[in-house]
Amino acid sequence: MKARAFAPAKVNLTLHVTGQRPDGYHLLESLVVFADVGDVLFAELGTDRDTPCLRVQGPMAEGVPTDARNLVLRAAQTMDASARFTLDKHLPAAAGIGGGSSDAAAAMRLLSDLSGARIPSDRGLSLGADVPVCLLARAATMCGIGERVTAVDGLPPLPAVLVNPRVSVSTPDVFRTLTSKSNPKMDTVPEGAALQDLAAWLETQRNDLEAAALHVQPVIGHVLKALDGALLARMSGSGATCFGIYPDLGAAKSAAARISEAYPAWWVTPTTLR
Ligand SMILES: C[C@@](CO)(OP(=O)(O)O)[C@H](O)COP(=O)(O)OP(=O)(O)OC[C@H]1O[C@@H](n2ccc(N)nc2=O)[C@H](O)[C@@H]1O
Ligand SMILES: Nc1ncnc2c1ncn2[C@@H]1O[C@H](COP(=O)(O)OP(=O)(O)O)[C@@H](O)[C@H]1O
Repeated sequence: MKARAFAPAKVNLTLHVTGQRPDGYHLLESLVVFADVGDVLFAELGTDRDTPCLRVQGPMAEGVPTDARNLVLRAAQTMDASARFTLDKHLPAAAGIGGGSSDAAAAMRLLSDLSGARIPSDRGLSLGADVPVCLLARAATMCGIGERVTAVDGLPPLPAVLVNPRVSVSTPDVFRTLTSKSNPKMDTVPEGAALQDLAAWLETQRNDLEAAALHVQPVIGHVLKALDGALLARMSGSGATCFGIYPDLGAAKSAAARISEAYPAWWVTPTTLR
């Protein structure tokens, strides 16, 4: 049997770092949404004795590991399940949009559907702090180090542009560069707010990793500048991908075309975030 799952890009609309645990992991408060662009994962069940295997193809396949380091295979391993996977990679890696985590979540869903294997009780947290929210794959707040995920209702669809300058950013490097580890909490999300009001609220919140990521990869400053004119422009996760929110999809598409023309080497995509 063969099956397919979509692994959408994750976007942190806010990302507040509010403390640090004794083991070094940072306490986060984040409002997370998902794009309609992402990777596509195919799985075909082998026999129980087959070792899981993976082929990675597509426009962003270069440099993505195909061995046991890949989060798809690590997800299969934690579920003690086997399949032949093909990953169609469309999201840039190490980009702050949770590509690997979303692929791991897609693998868990597929294995559960195809073979009845149980999704681990930690919802994939041991694979990565972003995996539990990617398993939900809808608007949510994420707290703790990523283990406390609560669905958020009543957000308007957000017309947006995602821009990545094609430099990878290591998440541990950004956390290591962070100077202020105990920042104010995220305010209560205004569920039911209209687009303009939500953008105005987001402007009062933060991504506390932005300054550290800018230090690691100064080009992020150019990306944010290129998104000038958006209702809100901000970095997602530990970067380098930034998003701009626009009043409608037409405006987002025009902005994407303009940025692509000015920076042909960058990854630029209009999308709707939900
Ligand atoms: C920063 C965020 C925000 O959503 O996104 P990305 O930039 O990765 O997309 C996530 O918390 C990242 O999640 P994920 O990429 O799954 O992280 P992990 O593999 O668990 O952790 C990579 C490394 O980041 C640091 N880390 C991660 C999460 C966290 N709450 N505190 C940390 O200090 C640790 O040094 C850890 O070893
Ligand atoms: N399926 C996958 N797709 C992309 N990268 C992966 C995958 N599995 C493991 N990796 C490794 O994880 C690292 C972080 O990738 P990714 O999850 O895309 O970043 P981020 O956490 O910044 O969103 C990559 O540099 C890559 O070596």
